Amino acid sequence: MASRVTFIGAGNMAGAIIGGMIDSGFAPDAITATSPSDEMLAPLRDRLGIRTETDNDAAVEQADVVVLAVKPQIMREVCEKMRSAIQARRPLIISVAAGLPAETLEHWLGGELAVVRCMPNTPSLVGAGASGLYANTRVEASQRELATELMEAVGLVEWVDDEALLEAVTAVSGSAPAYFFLMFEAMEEAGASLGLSADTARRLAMQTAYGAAKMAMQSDKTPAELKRNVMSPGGTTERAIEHLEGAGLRRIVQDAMNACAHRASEMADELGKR
Ligand SMILES: NC(=O)C1=CN([C@@H]2O[C@H](COP(=O)(O)OP(=O)(O)OC[C@H]3O[C@@H](n4cnc5c(N)ncnc54)[C@H](O)[C@@H]3O)[C@@H](O)[C@H]2O)C=CC1
Ligand SMILES: O=C(O)[C@@H]1CCC=N1
Repeated sequence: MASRVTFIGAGNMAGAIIGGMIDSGFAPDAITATSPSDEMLAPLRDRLGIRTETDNDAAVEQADVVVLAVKPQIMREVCEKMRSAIQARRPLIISVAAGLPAETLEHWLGGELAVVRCMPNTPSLVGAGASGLYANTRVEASQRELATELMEAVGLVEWVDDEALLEAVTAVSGSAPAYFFLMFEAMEEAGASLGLSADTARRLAMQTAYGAAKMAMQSDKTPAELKRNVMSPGGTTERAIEHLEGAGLRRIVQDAMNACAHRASEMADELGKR
């Protein structure tokens, strides 16, 4: 892709997407990342060979795509400061910020801009991300393709037609790596209490999660069928699953995901006021 992509912000999420893009063949010198100090930028520059800049305005001057990857709480200030530079260039805007509506971002940046809102996740770093995307009405077909190409470089892309559905995407994939990391922590602790070394328990748990995900993705069976195939009647798995179901795992997951989606909507109310 010949497009020049500038990331405003060089933290966890920008670093994950940039790392995945480069692994999948994007030219490092077509990518620029910004941060107010060089401290965050030096590792990206040294490790990945991308361009870096501490001045956001200078970084958008040549950009075809500007990815907004700062914390939602400072987005307004960052956007309003960049307004003139963005209006002079009118690049495609892709925001990865949780909660902030496309219309609000467009307004903060001076209006009349093509905005794609994207909810990615950090496994983008290893090319196994899962992103939900929404486009405002100004986004042209070619820009939609560009956003798809960029995010497909780091994993799965699903478009939604209703912006509010990005809250559900946040619950299902944006925040969800953390649910699985919590599960790994719990399995490591439990494995260690059963006598394994913590390292062995961690490696076995992670490989099992990887294998289960890979198998479920390649199989034409449902997760429920695959689960039944592991559960011998009267056997060990049945005992564990009875315990998880009995303790209300489904309700816990539903409540956690409701809370996540609700927080995304609260953030839009708190931060998205124009
Ligand atoms: N971490 C995650 O798993 C996910 C994060 N997101 C979204 O990604 C965005 C960034 O989150 P993280 O990367 O986790 O945060 P982070 O704190 O790791 O990174 C934020 C970056 O913004 C930079 N920054 C601060 N002020 C700036 C300015 N004025 N100009 C340019 N850069 C500036 C900081 O130096 C830092 O590099 C947030 O809006 C978040 O909602 C979305 C999906 C997943
Ligand atoms: O926790 C957060 O707010 C961000 C958005 C999704 C994942 N991390």
